[in-house]
Amino acid sequence: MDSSTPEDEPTAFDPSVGGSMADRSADEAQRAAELAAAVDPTGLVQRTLLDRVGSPEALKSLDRSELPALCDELRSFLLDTVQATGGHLGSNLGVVELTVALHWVYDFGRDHIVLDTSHQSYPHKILTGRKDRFGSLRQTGGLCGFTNPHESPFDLFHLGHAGTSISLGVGLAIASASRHPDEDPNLRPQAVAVIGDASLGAGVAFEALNHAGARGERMLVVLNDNEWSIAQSVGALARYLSRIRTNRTLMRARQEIGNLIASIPVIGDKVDRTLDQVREVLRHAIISGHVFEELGVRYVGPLDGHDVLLLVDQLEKIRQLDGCILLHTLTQKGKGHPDASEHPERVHAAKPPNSIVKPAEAQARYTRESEKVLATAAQRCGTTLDSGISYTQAFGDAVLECARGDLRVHAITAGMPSGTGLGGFSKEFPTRFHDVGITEQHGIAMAAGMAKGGLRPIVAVYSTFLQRGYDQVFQEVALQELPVVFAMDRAGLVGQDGPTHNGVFDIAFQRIFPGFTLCAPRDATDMRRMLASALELDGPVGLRYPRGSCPGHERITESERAPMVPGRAEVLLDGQDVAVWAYGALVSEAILAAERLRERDIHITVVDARYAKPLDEELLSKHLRQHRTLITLEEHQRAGGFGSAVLEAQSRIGERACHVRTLGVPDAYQEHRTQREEQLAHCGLDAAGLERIVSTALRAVKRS
Ligand SMILES: Cc1ncc(C[n+]2csc(CCOP(=O)(O)OP(=O)(O)O)c2C)c(N)n1
Ligand SMILES: CC(=O)[C@@H](O)[C@H](O)COP(=O)(O)O
Ligand SMILES: [Mg+2]
Repeated sequence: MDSSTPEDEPTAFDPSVGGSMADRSADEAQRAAELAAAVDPTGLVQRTLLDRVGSPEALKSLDRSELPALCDELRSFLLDTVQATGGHLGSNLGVVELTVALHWVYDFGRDHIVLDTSHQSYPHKILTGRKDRFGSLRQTGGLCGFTNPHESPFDLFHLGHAGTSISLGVGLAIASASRHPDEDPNLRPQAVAVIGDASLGAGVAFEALNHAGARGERMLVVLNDNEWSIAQSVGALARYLSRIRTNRTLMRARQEIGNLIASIPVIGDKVDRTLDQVREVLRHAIISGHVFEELGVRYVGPLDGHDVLLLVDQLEKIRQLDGCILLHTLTQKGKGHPDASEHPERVHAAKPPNSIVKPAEAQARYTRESEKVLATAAQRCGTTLDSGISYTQAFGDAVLECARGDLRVHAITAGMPSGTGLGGFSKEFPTRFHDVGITEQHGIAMAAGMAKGGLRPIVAVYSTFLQRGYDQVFQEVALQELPVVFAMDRAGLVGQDGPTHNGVFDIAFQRIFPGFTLCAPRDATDMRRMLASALELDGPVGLRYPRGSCPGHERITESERAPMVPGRAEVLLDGQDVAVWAYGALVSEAILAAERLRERDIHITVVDARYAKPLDEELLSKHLRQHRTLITLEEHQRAGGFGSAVLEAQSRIGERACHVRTLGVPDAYQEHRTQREEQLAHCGLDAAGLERIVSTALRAVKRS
């Protein structure tokens, strides 16, 4: 039988699910409704104003004096719900007043709001009719943790990567001017971008300001400055904003003069033109230091971002102004949470308590895997399938070990020191640790410079955010054949964050560069060996591992394992019926499937492929000869991934009698689900899915 392409693969998942909220099954909708109802089962919490505000129109029907009380209710609602569901609590607690004020002054049925990254969109969701579903936030079938047009017309974009809101806003402003050429500019739909202090440091945000300032299109950029990224904001921009904040006297003077300036009409008769000149002179005398002003973006602020009435007041004035305005608001990340002052990083994202979010489906899956099956599988294959340390921690430990033995090893993160497991490294090697802020492009190009200079840089980055620096991966690193290691965390499905954060494209986009080595460890021991071996290579390396735990209690000792050599796979089980070549963390699922199949007297070969590039073509060729079916398994988009590499190799090698089936993420964006394991099961990438495919393949072989 000829090799199949990924497209004609029989699928164990439901291909209709993947992008649209409308496509959800009735079961999922039911679960979401139950979760939503679980938020306040007693119905005791009285939030009389919030209960009345089911839409932006309803908000506008409140009396202005009621807005502070509404904000209090909104904040207490967030504290109750998000601590139960998990989610970006700190960022949202900080933008309560800002969001209420924006919805009060603007009409986002007509005006356009873009929330940068959109992890701070919860108050916006609540004010736009989604309060009653809030208990389902980030759960399977429930509300998305980011803005999502499938969810509401008030969400213009599905975003999760930082820094692009101003560009999107400029585009919307251009569209508005172009589509309403004869309308009074005050009445045209207006664009508002809300961006955090750390996201403003992203290169793309500066590109947008550069353009917006020159064009002078009417739009508002709200800078929500809480001094924190996930960790503390870093860089010269953070220092600059801090100087503005701390110089309170100058701040007050600037604010008063700024108000005065804003109250002067801009264009008009002779008197107004004179005032215009006065205004410009004052502006330059008082606030000429502002980077934004120099770029042609009018700066207003800084304002207390928790004074909702002040914000409303200022926004009403700003709405009448021409040009690109930047409103600088000062807020506290996590405001209202007891940890906000001491530990803002802890409040960035609340972890859901297991009891509430463990979905029935995932629980069922875990109870199905009896301890006995796990233990015997483990014995045979040298590893147990219970949870060990996270892959992130395994990387954090491995990088420390490598750095202790080699002074040339430096670690780079783009604003994610703890998420990428570099906490220990930053403490032990502060001078060899570089948090460049949310600037992946810069971080990667800088790594290229460091490698050229004789260092061994490791860029620790979430797979999805590496995409931001793709051209630097190509030109500055790959084309120069430089030894930069990309340690790609969250490479695979990520559960609650969903499509913006699923890291399922990296094999495809790195595999095509000549000279790249691609590898994925199956467990913590191989993480250590693989990283050490990657640092020995002369070219770029992409090392990928998912959000999740390594298998616990490894039983194959290091000395018993096959050497870690690029292009060498490791055979874990020998069988005759079907060969499974698994890549990275999914090796565990292949082992578990093998064990279950063995109980049915079906014996499969399991290979830990280790390297997607170079592939072990010698072993592959042998297995293609020896098996009727060879299945590849990876936590990556099926198109272009490890399986595609195997198919391409088969077309070079020949051995076409073997039917190659590629299992990976189907050609659809995978929605958020409560657990990564649910997403794996949905895509047919768990042991049960593999077992099904093996059985189908064997039936097909028998028929042929
Ligand atoms: C391109 C990119 N890199 C990294 C991240 C991870 N990330 C998400 S939120 C965040 C911090 C954002 O800080 P800020 O913009 O100040 O917003 P805040 O959470 O403080 O409101 C980071 C680094 C991302 N979303 N996008
Ligand atoms: C908004 C954002 O990009 C991060 O906060 C992300 O949600 C972190 O997810 P992890 O929990 O996988 O670190
Ligand atoms: Mg911030």
